[in-house]
Formats: sequence, structure tokens, C-alpha cells
Amino acid sequence: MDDATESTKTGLPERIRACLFDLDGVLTETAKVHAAAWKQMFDAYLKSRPGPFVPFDPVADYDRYVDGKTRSDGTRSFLASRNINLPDGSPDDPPGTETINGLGNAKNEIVLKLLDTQGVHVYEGSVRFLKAVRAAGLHRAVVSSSANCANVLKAAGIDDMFEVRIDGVTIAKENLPGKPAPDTYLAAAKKLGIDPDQAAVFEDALAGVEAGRSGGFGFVVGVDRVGQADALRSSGADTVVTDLADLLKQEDQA
Ligand SMILES: O=P(O)(O)OC[C@H]1O[C@@H](O)[C@H](O)[C@@H](O)[C@@H]1O
Repeated sequence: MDDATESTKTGLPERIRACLFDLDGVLTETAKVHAAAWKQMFDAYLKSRPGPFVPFDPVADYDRYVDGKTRSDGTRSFLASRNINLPDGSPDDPPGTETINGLGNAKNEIVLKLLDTQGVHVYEGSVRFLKAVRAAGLHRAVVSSSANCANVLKAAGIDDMFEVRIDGVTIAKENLPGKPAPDTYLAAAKKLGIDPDQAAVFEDALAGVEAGRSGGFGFVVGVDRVGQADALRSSGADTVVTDLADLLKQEDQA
């Protein structure tokens, strides 16, 4: 924690009245599952194209182009990095159709299978932190680009911990710009009736931390699961932890 941060029972600055949590990689261990599904889909697609095969890197490519973004933004962004431009197609394009939606649907088939076979695992430190902020009377929202957010929260057994959920389904329905735009976080703060400078954002994705910074949120916590603390800081995190429960430690030590 930064020395300048006034400590409360939760390790957050005193002005904070709400916590806005990303899902995949912050609350649940599902960022890894998404990264594996993206790799399987993109590698199959890249192999089908003429020219040398350069595989999708599940760390570097995932963090830079895909993590935190909606399914279609992530697909578009990685393909653009390889100078591949595909039409959007339609949301119900069958998996494998050579469109942004077709490739995204293929990835979703894989992710659903993986979630089904592996189950959804929560980060225990995140659950402890969630319980601590609830006990401290802070509002809680989940803000995820994933259209599978509701099911993942349910499978993780933490769906009753949040007053507000903004997710990939909301983004499509309300036509919100996805992360790195701040709109999804701003929508959550608005629904909670809290000003952005009274809300803290918790994010493992560079795109999400950027959204927290550009939205004028009161505190941005970078959650480093893959050794990218410096990148999280330079994208706008006020502090970086490897486990949300680390925020509670300074209270224990006080
Ligand atoms: O394909 P879904 O479940 O709608 O998820 C979209 C994105 O949701 C984000 O939360 C993940 O960080 C991305 O990896 C994922 O691709």
C-alpha cells in the first residue's frame, strides 16, 4: 500500500464507499480458462491460413490484446495485431465461420466445455476481502466484460455478494463501450448511486485498470496474477497486490 493511503479496516482510502470488482482473474481463477480457450481457437484458425504459423501467446498476446475486453473486441484486437481484418458477421454465426462473431462463438464453445470439466475456482483471498468490505458496509458490484459472468458467479457460489452486476450481456443490451472505456464501471457506480471518486476498482487486466483510471475512480487496485505489476502501475493502478487479502494485512499489522 502507498504510505499516503489512509487506512480503514479494509485497507482502502476512507472516502471509498463502494468496491467495483472485475470477475475473471480477480474473483475467480477463470482468466486462465479464457486464455487457454483463446489459444485453442486462435491457433486452429491461424493454422488454417496460408503462410507461416505463429501461435497465439497465452500470456503476452492475451494480456495485451484480449484480457478484460469483450469477446468481439478481443477477437478483433488480436487479429488486427496480425494484420487480419474480418467482417463482424452476425451474432449467431456458427462457430468456425470466418467472421469476428464466428471465431468468438468457437472460443465460447471451448470456454464453456473447459468450465464444465474443470469447474470454477474462487480466489480464497478475494472471498475474504469481499466479506470484509461487506462487513465494513461498503457497496459491491461486479463489472465484467464476460457474457458468462452470471453463470460463473453462480458456479463459484458468490452470486449473492453483489448488489449490482454489469457484464457482457449488459454491454450488448445497453450498447455500452467495453473496457478500456470506463463506461461499464461508470454504469455500476451510477446504479449504486455512488460518485466515481468514492468507488474503488479492482482489476487484473491492463484494459480494466485503464478504464478505472480514465473513469476518475477514487482508487484503482491492480491485481497481479501473472507478474505484470509494472504494466498495471503504468496503466493506472494506484497500488498493486498479488492477493486481495493483502489489503487486509496492514490492518492486522496495525
Ligand atoms: O467470452 P466471454 O465469456 O463473454 O468473455 C469475454 C472476456 O471477458 C473478460 O472478463 C476476460 O478477461 C476475457 O478473457 C474474456 O474473453
